[in-house]
Amino acid sequence: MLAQEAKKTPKGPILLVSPRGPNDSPGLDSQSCLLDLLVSSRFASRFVRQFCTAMAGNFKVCVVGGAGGIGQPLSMLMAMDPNVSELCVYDLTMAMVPAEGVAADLSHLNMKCKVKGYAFDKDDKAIDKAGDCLTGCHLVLVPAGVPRKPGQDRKDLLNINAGIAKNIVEACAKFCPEAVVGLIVNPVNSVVPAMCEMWKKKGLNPAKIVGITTLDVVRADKFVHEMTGAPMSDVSVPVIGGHAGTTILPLFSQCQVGMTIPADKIPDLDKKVQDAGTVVVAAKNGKGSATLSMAYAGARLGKAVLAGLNGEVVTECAYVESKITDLPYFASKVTFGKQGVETVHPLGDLNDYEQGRLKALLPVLKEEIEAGLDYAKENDFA
Ligand SMILES: NC(=O)c1ccc[n+]([C@@H]2O[C@H](COP(=O)([O-])OP(=O)(O)OC[C@H]3O[C@@H](n4cnc5c(N)ncnc54)[C@H](O)[C@@H]3O)[C@@H](O)[C@H]2O)c1
Ligand SMILES: O=C(O)C[C@H](O)C(=O)O
Repeated sequence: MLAQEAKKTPKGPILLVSPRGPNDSPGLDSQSCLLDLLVSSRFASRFVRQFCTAMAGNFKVCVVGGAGGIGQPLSMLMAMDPNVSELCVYDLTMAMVPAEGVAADLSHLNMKCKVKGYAFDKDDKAIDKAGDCLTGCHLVLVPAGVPRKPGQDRKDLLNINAGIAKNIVEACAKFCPEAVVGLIVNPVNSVVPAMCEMWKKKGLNPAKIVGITTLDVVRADKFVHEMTGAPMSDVSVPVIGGHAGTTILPLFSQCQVGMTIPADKIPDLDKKVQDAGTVVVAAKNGKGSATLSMAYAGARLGKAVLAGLNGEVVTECAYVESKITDLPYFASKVTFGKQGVETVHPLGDLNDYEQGRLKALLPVLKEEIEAGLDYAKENDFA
């Protein structure tokens, strides 16, 4: 059983649920009780705003690839987080929209956050140019990279996207080594091990490197809600493993609503979550992959990291360095805290179907991790 879990409310912000009592019975902690109470009482709304502002952090966030399909809406959602006081939109000069333009646009939101854009030439090395942008960052979100086209696997993107990720993460290692680096760029299964191993070779803390798999959780929750009609706020499906095909393993048995779904319907539902990215790629017909839902999911993860840095205890699934299986990288529930990844939680109980799926996915994920480890053997950060 987890020590703590975060709960999304229909009102948006992440509230803290638990710590669970000695009998593992769920209960609200006093801060979340207070917030829930305040939010639900109309007369107190002004006080809530003041209370929340007083409690908010002042973090600097950079979105790299911030003028791209994911990057623009992700930048907007991060600019709206009360914990963000400074947002850098970082992209290439050849981006569809200049990063400075995205920043100018976002700078008019009536939020406390200051927004600045930075554009670099394709051949620039971020480590030479991005000091002003990255220095002082607490969180760097990386949706920079090429999306796949119909017929491609995520792993077909490794050659090009590992080079893009390396350019950025090596600059983070130099200018903001204390920042949490959230990697959205595909193939997550290989890029995260590659970047994390090179990060460790520089003597840096692997708890800062986070592979963002939140979109799988968002999709699993949505599909369970659609199938059962249960309120969205009651649905929370952990998704473990990795972020490609069969390595995506939703644990419907660990969700109060998911566990009511008849066993004969689970394989199709499982496959629907695994294939959801490919469905979007096909529907966009060569013009990219999921962007808006990814921005939504990436912001959920980014906000969870910032809440953790701000002293709250927040749990989300993420793909990180891990010891909970025989593989060195794995997605599971992760608690974020002041240093980034604070606790990587064990898998909990899996039913027979999930155990069979886990056994089958391990060799597939192992091969994709090894591709990342090989990259890190052949490359170093400057
Ligand atoms: N983790 C996930 O769940 C998930 C979900 C969706 C997409 N993705 C991945 O996210 C990545 C981005 O997707 P997108 O649809 O936003 O693509 P996009 O092409 O719309 O945007 C990518 C942006 O990155 C920028 N960029 C490229 N190289 C850069 C560099 N060296 N430095 C700074 N910026 C750089 C581009 O100029 C562009 O603006 C893809 O690799 C995609 O596969 C991951
Ligand atoms: O499917 C893709 O290539 C993009 C992303 O990984 C997704 O799951 O939507």
